[in-house]
Amino acid sequence: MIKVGVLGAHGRMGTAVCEAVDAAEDMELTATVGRDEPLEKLAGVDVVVDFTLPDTVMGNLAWCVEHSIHTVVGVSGFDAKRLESAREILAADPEVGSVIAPNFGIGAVLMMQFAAKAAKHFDHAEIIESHHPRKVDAPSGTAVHTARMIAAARAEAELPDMPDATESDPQGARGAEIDGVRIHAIRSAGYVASQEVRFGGPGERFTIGHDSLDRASFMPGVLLAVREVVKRPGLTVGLDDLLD
Ligand SMILES: NC(=O)C1=CN([C@@H]2O[C@H](COP(=O)(O)OP(=O)(O)OC[C@H]3O[C@@H](n4cnc5c(N)ncnc54)[C@H](OP(=O)(O)O)[C@@H]3O)[C@@H](O)[C@H]2O)C=CC1
Ligand SMILES: O=C(O)C1=N[C@H](C(=O)O)C[C@H](O)C1
Repeated sequence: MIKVGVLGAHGRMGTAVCEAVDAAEDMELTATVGRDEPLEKLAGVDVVVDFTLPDTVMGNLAWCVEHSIHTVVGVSGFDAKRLESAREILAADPEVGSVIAPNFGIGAVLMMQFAAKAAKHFDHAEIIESHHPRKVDAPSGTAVHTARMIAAARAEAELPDMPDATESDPQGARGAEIDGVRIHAIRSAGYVASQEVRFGGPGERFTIGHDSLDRASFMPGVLLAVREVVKRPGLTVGLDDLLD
């Protein structure tokens, strides 16, 4: 049995993770921690699943590594700098593992992989992400990760910058730009998490899309990461290696 602790246990994702861990035959939900509760409640667990918020996640990770506890982290906002800090924190105990994934939905992981595969074949690629209106960060971690994957694929294929004649955009209508890839964020009732990647080339459009309609969509990925992280010391970013 893998002893699991959940951080952010009373949030939208934390609640779903507690139910999924409880239902898994090879896991035991040993500790749940909400805001203002002591991390010491997690002492003795094998794996901590963290679905708190970006301002607390690095402190949580440091505490877990200090106590030789593996982590599965779903909190968004892990840019390159944060990932480097996470690597430094993990270096303190080479036997401890952490899986940090921008999206635990299996379909979302595939959507990102397919987008990276398509990227080198089209002149243009733009991302539209849509989320529930209680999401606190924009653009989503998934969209940022996808933009980076697309940019890396374009660079490898030696594609030039995307043609765009825009000269004036005082209101930011062309969206955020990550590594040269535009992201447009929608916040609306009716969504959990959706993303479309739209590609354009001479005479054609190509769209790849994924919709999480319920937080249940993230649970198989979270449980997979809990099972795998105990065998993978150091930092694993994304679910790609675990699915392979
Ligand atoms: N990787 C993935 O697949 C997914 C990632 N996410 C990400 O996960 C994060 C959480 O999302 P979501 O569940 O929707 O957000 P919620 O706001 O519903 O949940 C966050 C929870 O963490 C609690 N919390 C805040 N600080 C602490 C702390 N120091 N210790 C313990 N608990 C704390 C909050 O308490 P309080 O309510 O009192 O503030 C809240 O209950 C976000 O960053 C989101 O982007 C979401 C879905 C999927
Ligand atoms: O806040 C959310 O809900 C989600 N956050 C993650 C992100 O920022 O990409 C994953 C998913 O999109 C849901």
